[in-house]
Parts: sequence; C-alpha cells; structure tokens
Amino acid sequence: MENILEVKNIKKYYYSNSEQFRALEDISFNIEKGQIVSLLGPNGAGKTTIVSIIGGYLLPDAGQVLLNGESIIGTTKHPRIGVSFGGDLGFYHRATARQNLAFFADLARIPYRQQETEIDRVLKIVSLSDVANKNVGKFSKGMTQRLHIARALLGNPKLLLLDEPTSGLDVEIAKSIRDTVKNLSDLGISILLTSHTMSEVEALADNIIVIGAGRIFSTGTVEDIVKKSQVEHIDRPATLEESYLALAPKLRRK
Ligand SMILES: Nc1ncnc2c1ncn2[C@@H]1O[C@H](COP(=O)(O)OP(=O)(O)OP(=O)(O)O)[C@@H](O)[C@H]1O
Repeated sequence: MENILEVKNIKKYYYSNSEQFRALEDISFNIEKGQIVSLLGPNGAGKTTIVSIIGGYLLPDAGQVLLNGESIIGTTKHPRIGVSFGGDLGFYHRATARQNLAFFADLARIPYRQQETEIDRVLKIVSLSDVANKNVGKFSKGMTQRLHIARALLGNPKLLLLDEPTSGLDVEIAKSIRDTVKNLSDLGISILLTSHTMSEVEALADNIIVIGAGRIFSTGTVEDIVKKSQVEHIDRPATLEESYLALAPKLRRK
C-alpha cells in the first residue's frame, strides 16, 4: 500500500528553567492511504506533541516527517494537512458557518473564485449544508465539531489530524461524528486520530499506536494489541479497554 505519511525517529524536548524534559523519544510510524490510525495513551504521553509536529506547529529536535515521500519538517511552505483540535474556540460566533469557512478558505489560500464550491463541498461532507447560513453562536457542540472537521477539509488535504473529535459529545452525536470520520477514510483520506474513548478506537482504527512517556509501546490492529497485552484471569478474548488497562502501569512517566 501507498504510504501517505512516514514519521521517522522523531525526538522532542521541552525546556523550562534550563531543565530538559524529554517529551518524545524515537517515534516512528506510517499511515497508508485511507487508513485510520489512532494514537492511544495516558495524559501527558506525547500525543498532542506528535500531532503538532506533523501539523507543522512544532519542530522536532530530531527525525523526519515525510508526506507523500517529501520531507515537511522546517519547510517554509508547509503542505496542506487538515488539523482539527475541536472545542468551543476558533470560530466567530456572530458569523455564519459559511462566512467562517470563507475566512479559513482565505487563510488556506484557496482562490476566491473556487471558495463557494469548496465551502459547499466540505459542508456537504459533514452534513451541515442546511445550516450554512446560521450563526455559529447558535450551533450545538456536535455541529461545532462538524464545522471544525469541515474547516480541516478545506483545500482537500489527503491527511487529517483529528484530536479527540468526540470529546464532550453525547453518545448519539458522537456516533454520528464517528460515521463521518469513517466516510472520510472511505473517500481515501488518511486520518490520525487521538482519542481516550476505547469503543471509538475499536470502531474506527485500522491501526493503533499505544504510546506512553513519549515512547511507542505497542502497535497493530485491535486484535494485535489485545494479543500482545496478555490480559490474565479471563476466559474470553479481552476487550481493547482491558488490554489497555493491563498496559497502563507501564505507560506512566517514571
Ligand atoms: N510547551 C510545553 N512546555 C513544557 N512541557 C510541555 C509542553 N507541552 C507539553 N509538555 C509536556 O510534554 C508531555 C507530553 O505532552 P502532550 O500534550 O503531547 O501529551 P498528550 O499525550 O497529548 O496528553 P493529553 O492526553 O493530556 O492531551 C507532557 O508531560 C506535557 O506536560
């Protein structure tokens, strides 16, 4: 299969009061076309740091990130990668969904003539066409989350980075967002997803990367992770959550 993204031997340190803190140590993984890969790990494991480096918001101290075979680290013109950190911030509440997307289409340097078609396209994908002219201040959390995904889709990126896309949403809305994410991968878009919801990862991820204390502990399909974690004392196959809990003590920073 064709690798869209190759992350090679990434290291990242943070510094505070001249003390060095190792956030990531030797992180390597690939994402193929249309694949959904999930980063799973406790708070502070390094997931957001990985997403920020791939998205071009942070520079690593070592290592490479290749998109379609080309290095994207430190390039002045970072290629289009769709990033959605979600949440309540990031939109003008007194403007409509369409007006908000037009602002971000400008930032994404989409030529003015193509903006309306592009905005219609992304609104349709996330099922917000009917409320395109409604003020974002009137949107529910689920609708706002969809709008974040629509914004990330502007310019037709082949890779999307989704940070906890269903965080804080009720069960039904979370399911509808998951369906949207699945549809995106069916359209051939590759997705790197961070999530603390095991059922979500189980339902969506083609591949899982279990990360703890800035290092990769385990990778593979749900079945691979379950097999490798060797959960004891149950006489049926373990769930992903049980497998993750068995690994959890090893994932903490010492
Ligand atoms: N700007 C920063 N300066 C110093 N330390 C940082 C900075 N950003 C993150 N860290 C530390 O680096 C480690 C990794 O943080 P990161 O946010 O990547 O973890 P995470 O896996 O995304 O956590 P969460 O699940 O809570 O979002 C944490 O210990 C965090 O405290």
